[in-house]
Amino acid sequence: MIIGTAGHIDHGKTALVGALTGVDTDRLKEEKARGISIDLGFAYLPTPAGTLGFIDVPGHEKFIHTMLAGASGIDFALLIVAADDGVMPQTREHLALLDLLGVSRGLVALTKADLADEARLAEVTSEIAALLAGTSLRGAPILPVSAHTGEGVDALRARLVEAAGAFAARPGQGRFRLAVDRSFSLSGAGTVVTGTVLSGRVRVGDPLVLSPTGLPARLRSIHAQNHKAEEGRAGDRCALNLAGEAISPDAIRRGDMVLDPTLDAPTERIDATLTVLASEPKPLGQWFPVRFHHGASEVGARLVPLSADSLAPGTSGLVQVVLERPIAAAVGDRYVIRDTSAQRSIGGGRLIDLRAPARRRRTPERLAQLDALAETDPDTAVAGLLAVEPWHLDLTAFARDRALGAEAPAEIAARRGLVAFAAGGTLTALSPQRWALYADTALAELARFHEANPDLPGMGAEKLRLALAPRLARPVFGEALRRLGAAGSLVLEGAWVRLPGHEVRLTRKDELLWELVAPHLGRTARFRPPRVRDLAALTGEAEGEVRRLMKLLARMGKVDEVAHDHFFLRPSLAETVAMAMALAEAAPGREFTASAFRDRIEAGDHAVGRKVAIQILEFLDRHGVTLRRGDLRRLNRHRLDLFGAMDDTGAGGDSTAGPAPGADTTSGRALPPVRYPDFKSGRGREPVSGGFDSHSLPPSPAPQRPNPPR
Ligand SMILES: Nc1nc2c(ncn2[C@@H]2O[C@H](COP(=O)(O)OP(=O)(O)OP(=O)(O)O)[C@@H](O)[C@H]2O)c(=O)[nH]1
Repeated sequence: MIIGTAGHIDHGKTALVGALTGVDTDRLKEEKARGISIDLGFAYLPTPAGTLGFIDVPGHEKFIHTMLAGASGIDFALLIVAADDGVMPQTREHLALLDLLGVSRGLVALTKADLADEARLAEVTSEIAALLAGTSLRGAPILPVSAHTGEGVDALRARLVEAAGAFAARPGQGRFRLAVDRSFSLSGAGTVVTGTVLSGRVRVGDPLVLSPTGLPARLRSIHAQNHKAEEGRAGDRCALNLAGEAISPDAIRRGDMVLDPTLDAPTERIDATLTVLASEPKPLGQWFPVRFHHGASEVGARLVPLSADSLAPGTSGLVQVVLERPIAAAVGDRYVIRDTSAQRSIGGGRLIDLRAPARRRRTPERLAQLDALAETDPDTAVAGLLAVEPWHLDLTAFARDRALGAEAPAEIAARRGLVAFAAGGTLTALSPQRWALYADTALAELARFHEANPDLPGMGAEKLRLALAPRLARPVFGEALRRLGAAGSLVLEGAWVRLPGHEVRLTRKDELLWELVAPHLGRTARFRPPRVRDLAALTGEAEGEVRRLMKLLARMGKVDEVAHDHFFLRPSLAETVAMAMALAEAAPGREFTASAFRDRIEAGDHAVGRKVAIQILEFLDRHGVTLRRGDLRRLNRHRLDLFGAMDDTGAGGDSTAGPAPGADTTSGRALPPVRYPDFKSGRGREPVSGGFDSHSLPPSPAPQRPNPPR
């Protein structure tokens, strides 16, 4: 248990710690010369209930910041009031600060009891009891002691040991944090920092980070409660011997934190609860300047009252704290604010959101979030946050900002039965109700899209993401789609999404146009079909319309754009592949020339011509069906089923990316990037142009394999 003194200057704090422990905590020459404490003093007292650690703070009004640095790491307050003086200004101020810091365990030592008679002792005792009444230390015992005569010291020590026995150590779970109150160099050891372990535990050899500076460090050795130790845990006062390239006493200052490296996420904009002391002369308005004390650090800041335009003395509310420089903090940490000239304490409270927004910080939605964030129990806070906008939560960041254990995100999700997605290094959660609504909306959105665009194979995943609320981050949305895909609710094709029942069909108008065009592509013209311009002339339709229709049919897998504006019916193309296979089968090295290919086609009485024959071959080359070496080509046996069994999983691609470069966009909408397995690397690659549609292919026209697979 860490005990911190508090009280007015010269009331006998240092003398009492000396009487209790035998240690003179005024180490500095100046402290000795002036007879006052300037810096924090430390003493340890081994007892049957464990070692008691004492932090002796200065009482002088000029050193309140030092008092705060000491008091932020204590479990138990020893408020000291001299019986002769009674309650004095820093008695009140220190007590108010202990109250703001949430220190609720403690007792009062009525010191210099040798200088007061019974009546005086009784008078001061009732004065103190009245003062305690409105604070977190209400009802604390008040014990008369004298450091000079030793009166009451044993009784006081016994009360402290008793309190330590009843004290439940801070929970050891959570990630490691230590607030640095001193850093110095020790000959033979190097850099040593001391402070109270706020959460978690640390072992020799552990990697650590100094925050907010971000300096990495390794832990060489530990002293806990003044003894060499292998481990330091929450509630211990530790001296850590740190090693690291950039680590030196000068690189670390009072107020820095030593952290588990995963916790290093400094912040300079924090939303917090704030209680304004009744002693404050005026309400706190917008952008009110203050000194912000947190842990052992002190930094300039501005306040933005959130729950109202200003906060009156003696009231509580929510504020945004905008800091002059980033600090390392955790949700739930206490803080105190003082005026800019360090004359008076103004108030204090609890940090509730370390990632506070600069804009829209006072909207009703934000205030609802803040209500949930103000909950101290993590599970309750998560449940509250998921019930308000934006309806989803990054549990990983949530747990980090509360210094919860690394397993906390998954555990919270499991305990609350949340729907959670691991993506982009974080676990994002929604309530089951919200997820059900989200999924329903996504499917309804797809149905609407298919209805409006029957000729499109699916909706762009990104477009769907943007149409839905909450707007999930891309990687999270990708996972959400995969989950819906796995459940069979929808089908994912690369960056495209459709309902399982959806089949591309032409609009009525296009069907009529196709009825006019189709006859010109088949039968004897099938290996040398008219180009778009000729089709337009033949049918009397506008060239642009015909081109649009042909591109659309290409996406549906009914035709293939073998060369620019030159579309073949899919079965015709399949026939040419069959011919090529027959040629290869007959050829000695299974290789054939372009002219042999042309002759093979023309043998069927189709005047195709060398140019078109080569265009067909080049088209097949591009899709990896044929492999060219000089004048010769052979067939790629891995690609012969291209017409029937293409990779439609989008493997190797980011399913939420936009349409692939080179994808056809003539229709004004992006095209599905059909991915063909790359026969060299086995990874997907983009088609060179137009090409096949992956899900609306007719049954495979691919001919027999020329060779049995090896
Ligand atoms: N008579 C009497 N004098 C005491 C007692 N305790 C402390 N003093 C005297 O009071 C003076 C101040 O004592 P400190 O212990 O330095 O007071 P402090 O509260 O630590 O002072 P700061 O840390 O500077 O705020 C010293 O001269 C002590 O000798 C006591 O029990 N009886």
